[in-house]
Amino acid sequence: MEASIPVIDLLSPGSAGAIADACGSHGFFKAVNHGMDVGIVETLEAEARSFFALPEGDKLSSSADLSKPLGYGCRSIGTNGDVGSVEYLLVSTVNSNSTMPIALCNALDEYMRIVQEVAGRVLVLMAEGLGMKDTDVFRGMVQRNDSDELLRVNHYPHSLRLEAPGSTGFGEHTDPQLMSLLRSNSVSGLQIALLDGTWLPVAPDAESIFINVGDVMQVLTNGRYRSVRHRVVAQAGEGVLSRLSMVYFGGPAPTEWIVPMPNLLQPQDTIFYKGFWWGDYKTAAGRTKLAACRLEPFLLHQLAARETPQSATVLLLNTTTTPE
Ligand SMILES: O=C(O)CCC(=O)C(=O)O
Ligand SMILES: [Fe+2]
Repeated sequence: MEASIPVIDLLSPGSAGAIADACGSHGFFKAVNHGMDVGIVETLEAEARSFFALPEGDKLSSSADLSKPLGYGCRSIGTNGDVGSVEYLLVSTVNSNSTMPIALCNALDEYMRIVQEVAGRVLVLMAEGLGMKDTDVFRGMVQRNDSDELLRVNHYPHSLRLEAPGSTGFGEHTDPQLMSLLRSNSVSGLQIALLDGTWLPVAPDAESIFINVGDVMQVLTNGRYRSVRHRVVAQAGEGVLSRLSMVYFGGPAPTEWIVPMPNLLQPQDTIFYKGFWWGDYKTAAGRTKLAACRLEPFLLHQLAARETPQSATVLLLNTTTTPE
């Protein structure tokens, strides 16, 4: 396999096919010509930086009205002992009623608005690339009134460095939703796992966005799109600017039944996953370690590697922790 990140021009005529290829081979790609407003992105970056510069107590108290797991967090990722040299702010769609600084709330809401638009376009292209008649099916799932869309701003300051260079910024994991859209500043650290298990560093590019396939998309497509394992390795050096990333997670409504989509299956196809409600999956995911292979309990067939789709092969290779 190509040991480089696929780059896709969202405005090119062949973008749907290229996206389908990238989602099958890497579960990840870089998108250019995405059309996101640079001013809105930079405003959120500046507001987030000011927020993260506040004393710890202020950060905690100004997001205390956002009930857990939303709000500000530091070092701990989830509730199961995972730690990283990261602090973050996790919010859902409308933040204007929060006690967070008003300029930050506005910046988050504005960013959410533009990121939803481009995520919607990418989800349509993901469906088109699979040859689906209803190209709105994935976008429809994440853009219902009760859908589970989240925004997470991650900051990796030197002051939180846990150990020497090479230490964990954000431990390896897959994102549970359909897809994630990531924008970072120009500081490196993100890595993705290839099918053979090797880690490929992703060169940062503040002008582009990066798309991750998540667990739900892997199930809906019966493994044709693979949920990519990724992590952030902390950077060395005091003089270096700290990494700041903003990640949009496109999740469905809690009541959405997630199962391989019948119109993507041929009669002779093996069905690899049994179904689950998104709400249950999300709750279960919250109870596992970050690196857990959360889809494993839903795998129907553990076939020989040769017969296994790429996604399931990776799943089996990467099963390091048993979900609770
Ligand atoms: O900060 C990054 O680059 C990645 C963060 C991430 O994977 C996440 O928030 O799920
Ligand atoms: Fe992630």
